[in-house]
Amino acid sequence: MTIKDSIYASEQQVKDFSFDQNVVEVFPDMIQRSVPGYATIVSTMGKLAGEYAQSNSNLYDLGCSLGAVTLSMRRNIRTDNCHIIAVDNSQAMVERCKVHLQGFKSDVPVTVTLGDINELEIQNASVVAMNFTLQFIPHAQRQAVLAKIYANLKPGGVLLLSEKIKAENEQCDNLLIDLHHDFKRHNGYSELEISQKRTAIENVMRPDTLSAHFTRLQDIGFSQTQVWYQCFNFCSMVAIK
Ligand SMILES: Nc1ncnc2c1ncn2[C@@H]1O[C@H](C[S@+](CC[C@H]([NH3+])C(=O)[O-])CC(=O)[O-])[C@@H](O)[C@H]1O
Ligand SMILES: O=C(O)C(=O)Cc1ccccc1
Repeated sequence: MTIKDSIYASEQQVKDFSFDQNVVEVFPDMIQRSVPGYATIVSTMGKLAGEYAQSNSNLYDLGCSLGAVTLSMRRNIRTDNCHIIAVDNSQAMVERCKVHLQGFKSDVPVTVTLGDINELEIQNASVVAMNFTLQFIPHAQRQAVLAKIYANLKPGGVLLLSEKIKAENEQCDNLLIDLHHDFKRHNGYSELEISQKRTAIENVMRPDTLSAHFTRLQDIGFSQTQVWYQCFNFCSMVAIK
């Protein structure tokens, strides 16, 4: 049973957004009603993981929340001896993720770990998924996180990166923001909910432009970078080593 997200329904002194127990309880509903194309993105990331998973390698789901991408990758793996490592720095998320994954059977081993991506050791990776996670990592640390991923990806390995993006200029950015807010309205969020959530995330979730993403990925050394999904200011990319 999914519980409806009503976290910002009543007028409140808005605090910085955090992935606490209250968010965990409503997260499937929140993300589904807030991110255009979320279900398509998750299922396609699983398909891509199936294409790029190499035998005897690790697949990472960084910022796994309740494990949606882990489950989708696991459903699509056809190669031998793959191990999925799902990581999140929210204890509430990790605990619920473990319970959630127990509800599904598979031969592919999964380790769910509480930890900060900044400190995580990445080893022998063929696929690294970051589905709307990099945007929560402070700007100053993004280059180092992505360089660490690149360094520990096998040749031919991929980074699957989804992000909320900022448009290249203010006029276009406002256009994308308006379209996204319309999407949220259409999904039942009130003006108060939209505005209070916007305030809650503005100090903790900082989007980059698509050109900033591509420049950084190319500077790090990724040989191919490609957008495969965009709706409004939500975008999914693949970067190949
Ligand atoms: N430094 C960090 N280290 C580890 N985890 C982090 C860090 N910073 C944030 N997180 C975690 O990244 C996740 C981002 S949500 C991902 C959705 C999921 N991928 C999904 O496909 O359902 C995106 C969203 O809600 O917009 C949260 O669970 C944070 O605790
Ligand atoms: O809700 C929003 O406005 C978003 O940008 C997406 C989102 C989804 C879940 C947690 C934080 C942000």
